[in-house]
Amino acid sequence: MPVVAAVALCDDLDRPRRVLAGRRSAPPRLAGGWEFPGGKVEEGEDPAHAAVREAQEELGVRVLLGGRVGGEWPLAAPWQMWLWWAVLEPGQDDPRPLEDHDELRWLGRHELGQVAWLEHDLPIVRHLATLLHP
Ligand SMILES: Nc1nc2c([nH]c(=O)n2[C@H]2C[C@H](O)[C@@H](COP(=O)(O)OP(=O)(O)OP(=O)(O)O)O2)c(=O)[nH]1
Repeated sequence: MPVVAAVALCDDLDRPRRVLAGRRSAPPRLAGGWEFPGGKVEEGEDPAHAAVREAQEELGVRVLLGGRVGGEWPLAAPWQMWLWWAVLEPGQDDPRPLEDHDELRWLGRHELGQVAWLEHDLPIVRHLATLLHP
């Protein structure tokens, strides 16, 4: 199964209160939809490595991964998404929308519903809402 690897970048792995969402700027059919920064795992690439690489490319930051958020989340067939909790490495500047996004937002549990998530992300977002601390 082809995998999209992405990060639920948060403020604190032990007690996450906010996660970072990005608004896609491309392609046109996805533009305007909010998602977790990430992208396709390349041939032979370790998915966790792909998540870190995509965060660097898209947000300009180095991240440290925590555990997985759930299991294999179905996207448009045949894709599935693997999502990792992540935090910024110490000393990193704020993430910037360098690639694929035109806006980034930190969202708390009560703010998750304020953005228009990509359709396949909705079950993930509902799950995350139960995991974020007030
Ligand atoms: N990164 C990411 N992709 C998602 C999410 N939800 C969702 O349906 N997708 C879909 C959108 C895209 O069709 C696909 C990921 O492709 P992508 O465009 O981000 O990955 P990429 O940069 O490696 O792809 P490409 O330009 O090389 O084709 O998964 C999500 O939360 N994060």
